Amino acid sequence: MWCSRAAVRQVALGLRGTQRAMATLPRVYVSRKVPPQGLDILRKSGQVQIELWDSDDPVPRQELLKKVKGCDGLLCVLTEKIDAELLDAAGPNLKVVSTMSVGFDHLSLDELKKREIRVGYTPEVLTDAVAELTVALLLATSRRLIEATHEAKTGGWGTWRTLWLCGYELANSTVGIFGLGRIGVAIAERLKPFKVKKFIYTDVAPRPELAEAIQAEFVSMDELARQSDFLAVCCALTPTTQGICNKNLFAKMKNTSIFINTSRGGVVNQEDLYAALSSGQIAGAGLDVTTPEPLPTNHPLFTLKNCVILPHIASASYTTRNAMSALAANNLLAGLRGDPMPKELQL
Ligand SMILES: O=C(O)[C@H](O)CO
Repeated sequence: MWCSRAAVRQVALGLRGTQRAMATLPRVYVSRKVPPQGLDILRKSGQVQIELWDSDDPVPRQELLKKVKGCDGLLCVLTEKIDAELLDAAGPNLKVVSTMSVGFDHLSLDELKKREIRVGYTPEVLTDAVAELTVALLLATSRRLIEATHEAKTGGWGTWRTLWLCGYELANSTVGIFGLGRIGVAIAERLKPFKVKKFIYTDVAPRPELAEAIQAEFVSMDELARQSDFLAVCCALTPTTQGICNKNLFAKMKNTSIFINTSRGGVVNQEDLYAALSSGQIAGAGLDVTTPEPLPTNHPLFTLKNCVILPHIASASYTTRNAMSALAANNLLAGLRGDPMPKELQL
């Protein structure tokens, strides 16, 4: 096709203009290949220049420190520590950190607050997926499903035996929730049809508006340990909850009780848990989270038949992970525009 010189010049000028406009857009670093919904939102917004760590594996720390330099926004996941070192490396342009997670124990909130950096996170969109997985883990642990499939596959299935692979049932049980929030309520709602007799919970203070929906009774931590047939940990990891599930708690639990953790590994003292499980002080544990992650394959907890360990998959459904990435992207864009974020953490 023939074009006049004038037309070519016009196109070139237009392109240069677009490049100049692009160069003035806020720069954001996305520290992981997040699910497509979130990336599409960022790309189609025309509001930001994106640099992406295009991998399923975490960005190496040194690379992250280099890449955040001068950025206006950062979209991260829970494996990145957002601390003073990182914020110093980013420098004064950084206005928004958006994490694709409901948990925020990887963020130094004091440092973010000091620098007036706004923080987005992703509550609510993962409640259903996490509650569903918690119920699955509870049943897998209490009814010994992993042991049972192993036996079936490896020749342990001799004949039908009266007490072989017996576990504990939810009917007529007391379920305790440690840390009652949206996820705890959603777990209880799903467990109710299993004919649970009673829900109890503990938290820093009673939460009547949430407890009412599931008719849960507020009790002390000691009572929670003593009464629960199933104890589900749903609290955030904070300096107060760090290591709170320890030998004192396990010693008060019944030897028929099942302990479930889908919050953060840091709330559990794993040595104490190992001792409680191996001595029969409690009947079983189902963990979706551990310290560290991944838990080394030679960790003693992996040797126990009464401990079911999952690799932090509570929110891992396609729908939920896409919704989390979309919310993280929208939080980031809103924060950069100076608008209210859909879900902002109050610092
Ligand atoms: O904090 C979170 O979002 C979960 O642990 C991972 O989905």
